[in-house]
Amino acid sequence: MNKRKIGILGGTFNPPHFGHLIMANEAYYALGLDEVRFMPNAIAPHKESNGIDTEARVEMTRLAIEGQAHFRLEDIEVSGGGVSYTYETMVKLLEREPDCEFYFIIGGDMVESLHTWHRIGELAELVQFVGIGRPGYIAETEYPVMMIDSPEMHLSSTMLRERVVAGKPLTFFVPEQVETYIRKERLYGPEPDAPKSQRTPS
Ligand SMILES: Nc1ncnc2c1ncn2[C@@H]1O[C@H](COP(=O)(O)OP(=O)(O)OP(=O)(O)O)[C@@H](O)[C@H]1O
Ligand SMILES: O=C(O)c1ccc[n+]([C@@H]2O[C@H](COP(=O)([O-])O)[C@@H](O)[C@H]2O)c1
Repeated sequence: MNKRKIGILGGTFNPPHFGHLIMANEAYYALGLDEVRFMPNAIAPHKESNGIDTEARVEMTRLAIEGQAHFRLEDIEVSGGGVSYTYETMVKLLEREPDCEFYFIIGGDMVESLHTWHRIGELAELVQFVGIGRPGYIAETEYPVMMIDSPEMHLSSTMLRERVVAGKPLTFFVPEQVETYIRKERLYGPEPDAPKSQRTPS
């Protein structure tokens, strides 16, 4: 029997943005995957937390993929808690779903960092890494990565958090429902200035 082909896009998703959705979709079509799961981590192995709680990141991820039948939320890391080492997660997923083969989707920055990942030699035997180029990274590694030909996107969660701090809109950078949630919960900073057409003359 053919195994189901499952893409996994692991991330901190603080917040999720169109770069994430585009890379997942590019991998889905290029590799003929059955689905792509967006998998928020609990504690990121190599990243400073900036105080946004896990619940908010999970909710934003859920909202970002809402209505896309080929995308799902994978909550295995957030429900387990602790530092989310991909090797440990993939061992659990393969035990739970032995009828699946997993394609772990990463950006060029992560491709370059693979040699620092926990038990990377063993992890590379468990999953097929799929790489998407990212501006500023050459995306080279000694580990097997299938690179996908996709337009590079100059977009990051860091840039979006900075835009909120600077009072700029997130329109066309994140799905509308994600921006609505960020504004409602007042994540990252203040509301943007009102558009010029809505300002009252002083
Ligand atoms: N613009 C992009 N191009 C290619 N890959 C990306 C892009 N944005 C994110 N990724 C990849 O998506 C995955 C999850 O990324 P993450 O949630 O950390 O977002 P990020 O934009 O890199 O966040 P931050 O700016 O906070 O570091 C990682 O593998 C990352 O390399
Ligand atoms: O297992 C590791 O050592 C490891 C090191 C760095 C990143 N990862 C995973 O790679 C994914 C993207 O990481 P990040 O930091 O960009 O959110 C996410 O699922 C992380 O848990 C995993």
